[in-house]
Amino acid sequence: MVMPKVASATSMPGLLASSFACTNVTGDMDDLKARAFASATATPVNISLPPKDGADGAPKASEQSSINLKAEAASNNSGLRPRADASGKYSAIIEASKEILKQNDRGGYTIPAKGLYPYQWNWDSALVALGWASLDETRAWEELEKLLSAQWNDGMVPHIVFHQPSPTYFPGPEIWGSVESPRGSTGITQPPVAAISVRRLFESAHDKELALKTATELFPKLLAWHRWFYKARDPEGTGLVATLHPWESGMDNSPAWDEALERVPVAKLPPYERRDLGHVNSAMRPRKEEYDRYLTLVYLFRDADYDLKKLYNLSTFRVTDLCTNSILHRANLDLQWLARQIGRDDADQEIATWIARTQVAFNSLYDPAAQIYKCRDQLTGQMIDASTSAGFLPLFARVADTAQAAALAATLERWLKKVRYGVPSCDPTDARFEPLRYWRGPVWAIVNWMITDGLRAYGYDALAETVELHTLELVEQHGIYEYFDPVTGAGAGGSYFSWTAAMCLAWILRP
Ligand SMILES: O=C(O)[C@@H](CO)O[C@H]1O[C@H](CO)[C@@H](O)[C@H](O)[C@@H]1O
Repeated sequence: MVMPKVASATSMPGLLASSFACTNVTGDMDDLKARAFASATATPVNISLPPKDGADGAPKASEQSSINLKAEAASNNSGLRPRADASGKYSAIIEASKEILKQNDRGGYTIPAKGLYPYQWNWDSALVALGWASLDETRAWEELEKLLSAQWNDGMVPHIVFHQPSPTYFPGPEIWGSVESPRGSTGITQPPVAAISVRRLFESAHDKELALKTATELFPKLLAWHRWFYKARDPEGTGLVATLHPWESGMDNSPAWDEALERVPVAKLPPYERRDLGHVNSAMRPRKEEYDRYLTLVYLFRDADYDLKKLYNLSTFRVTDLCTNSILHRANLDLQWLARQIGRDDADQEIATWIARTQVAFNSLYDPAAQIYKCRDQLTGQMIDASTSAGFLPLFARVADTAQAAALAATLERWLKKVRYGVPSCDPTDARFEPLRYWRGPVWAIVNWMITDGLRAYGYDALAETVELHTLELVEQHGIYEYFDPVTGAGAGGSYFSWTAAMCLAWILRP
């Protein structure tokens, strides 16, 4: 096996180098502390329901609508066919997942997790809608309507919508200083999952009238958002859009961003206090050096009034992200499908042009030697030397040809032999792999859901089944966490996590 080039402490100067380069192989102090923390906090074998009373901004038990979970698990009002639950094998997961969505419901939108993430996040909401579909179709549509109601005039749909104030998250509305959305929002976006969810809800809808009405209303907003991507992030018409902030990628501290982020010169920042570290062990979160740069970019964009042309030209971080581009391409396929269902033939041709261009452009991101797709740094023009779980997402996008798909399946099989649970977010043989640190190693249910969808589309059903069963086992054994250690299975990050719950429902109750 060819070892990828590693960002070692000696190849990166100064303090930053030592903080970006990790030493999971020997196990540094951070890593050991995090493992001890994870095993102390992991929920033991029986999956638990979230506590109903909550500090943390959670609604009081008395404010919750009365819930008869057993009855709901039995009468599935969306009509989705229970997949493997005839034996009741997954009834505890179903029950807990539904309860999590209800407890994280803030009225038309779902927060990802109490305390840690108290607002509406973009791709979280789009994926969570798929979970809501198994409880309440109307509520599933509302999730998407609420997200798209925050759309900016230029078409962008922001990465966070600040519906109500919260002291538990930083940086909040006062730092972003954007007034475009009625309730305030960030000034960047996230991977555009929404059109994919609209198609799925539309296809599985029982209430066809509601589905047609809502999809027809949402369609122009989705089209405007996709147009924004090409105007704002691909002004040269390459077929691949740029990502200007690691938060836009959704895979915030991916090793793929290390070198590009290291080149962002840190501004003189006002003093700040990270609230995430009050909720989660610091060894499971991005490092300070990364946060300083995240904030530097936020202030840079704010000072440019979030003007889309200025941002593209002045951002000191600009990459071609596989996750965003795979999701955008898949979303275009689904948007085109929707255009045909609702009689928007006028949009069909425009979307077809995007699809054709991207289909070809994706080949420039395939690394035949590594047998995986890679991101590109747009400021250096170089392919980024990091194999991450995003490298499998071209399967979800359907842009891989059959030989590329076979190579990806083989790569995935090699990765699975190195860890107990797949899919790790970074190649487990890479020295940058850290099994508990957020997007640098842990398993994420949402990524697994997209990878399994892609594997099945290319006929790798058995491999898809393995990844799906790994995820359900993780949840069953450890709880519905934000992410999981691929080596030990320990749950990490936030607990009672909405999109993990939603993916379980989407898998177990899939139509
Ligand atoms: O760490 C954070 O504060 C936020 C910033 O957007 O990102 C994480 O959390 C968000 C909420 O779950 C996700 O959408 C992102 O992909 C990421 O996992």
